[in-house]
Amino acid sequence: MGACSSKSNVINSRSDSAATENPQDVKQATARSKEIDKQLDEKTGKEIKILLLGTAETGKSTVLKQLRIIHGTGFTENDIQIFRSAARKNIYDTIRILIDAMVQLTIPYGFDPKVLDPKKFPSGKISNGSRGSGDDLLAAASGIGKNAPVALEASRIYQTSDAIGTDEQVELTRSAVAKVKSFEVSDFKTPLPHDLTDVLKLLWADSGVRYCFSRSNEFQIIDLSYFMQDIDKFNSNEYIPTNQDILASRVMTSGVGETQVMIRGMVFRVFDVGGQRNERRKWIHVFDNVNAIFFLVDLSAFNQVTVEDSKINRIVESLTVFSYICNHPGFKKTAIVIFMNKMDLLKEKLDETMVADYFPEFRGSNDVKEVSRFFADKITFFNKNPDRQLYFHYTQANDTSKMKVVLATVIESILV
Ligand SMILES: Nc1nc2c(ncn2[C@@H]2O[C@H](COP(=O)(O)OP(=O)(O)OP(=O)(O)O)[C@@H](O)[C@H]2O)c(=O)[nH]1
Ligand SMILES: [Mg+2]
Repeated sequence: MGACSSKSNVINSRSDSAATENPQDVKQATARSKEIDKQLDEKTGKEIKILLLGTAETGKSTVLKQLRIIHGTGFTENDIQIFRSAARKNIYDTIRILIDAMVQLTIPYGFDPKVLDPKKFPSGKISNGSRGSGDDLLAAASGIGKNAPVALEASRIYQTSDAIGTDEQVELTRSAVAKVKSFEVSDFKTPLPHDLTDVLKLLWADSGVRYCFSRSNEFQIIDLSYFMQDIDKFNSNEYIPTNQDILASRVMTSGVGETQVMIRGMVFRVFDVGGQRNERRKWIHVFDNVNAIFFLVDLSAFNQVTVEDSKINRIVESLTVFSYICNHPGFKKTAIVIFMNKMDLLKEKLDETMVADYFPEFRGSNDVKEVSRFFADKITFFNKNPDRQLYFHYTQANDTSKMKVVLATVIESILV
């Protein structure tokens, strides 16, 4: 069993807050836990085996967290501690990655697209054809990437200096970067020291760093701005993660973990796996007697490349893995439910980024409906089994109320 196994370790069955030390809640949860164990042990109900599959960072573990929240098994004290540390690590890693990306993308600290003179940039190269504000420039930069005029301007300045501003600002920024780099944090169980969080905050507030973050599809970073907005709160000793925090946090899965939940008197054995390439060879160990596969695709990743190979588009990688799973002889009778995930991020991205720039064969309008249909058609194309029906759901895995509806429908379709 993995770290997230819920058997015997239920702390809380409420869905609004994961962490509680309230004795009454603990008592109720323990009673419920015992009840689940009893049912598991007696094996009274039918067992349903589910695999959460998909490439890295598509949201598999997030769906598992929702199953635990919605079906009342909650999180153990140990889990809460893991997620508390995860929030701190997410904050620290975000800045570490951005420091490297500033060099990689040649962006000087203090660089601010908003103060650039729009006259310097030909109107045709700025998004929507407008010559207007810094926001347009920022949008253009994030949309067009390293060849955008703003990006070229940043690089030109970078050739002279890696930081701009007054002498005092430059000095402050450089020493902040040096501080973060010199700080080797290996244990996030205790709060990060104040002198470190002060510089993390300073760097997150830097206009050059934020501009770098807006070009996040050009390097490998997960959007954890949720935690960056209130570093002091998430770092404090008193901080207890809520369910929302737990859903937002990122802990990469390694290996295969099993979690059991009771749904409608039946035991659901849910297996969560790591999605990175080197993790996938472990999947085979859980391929026997699978009732349903929840296959996760991150639709917002259409303009990103994989962590493992910077030449491979993330959705193309998803299609390759899907093709293998869908046509695997062991899964002939297995129901396959596709979670077209991160619809919220997809919607945001489509305002600035053209899908046709990454998938030239896409001729539709650049909106959520046509784009998701385009990718659903691609997925369907890889199903070579005429008897197989694919079930598509368009999801935002970190939203509990939306996932309640989706999971109810999915479970219904599995049980009939
Ligand atoms: N905005 C948004 N974020 C999401 C959504 N689903 C998941 N995330 C976030 O995406 C990140 C990665 O999600 P995980 O559930 O860890 O991904 P995974 O598929 O388990 O990744 P591996 O364990 O590496 O295979 C986390 O920070 C989640 O909070 C979504 O629908 N919208
Ligand atoms: Mg995971």
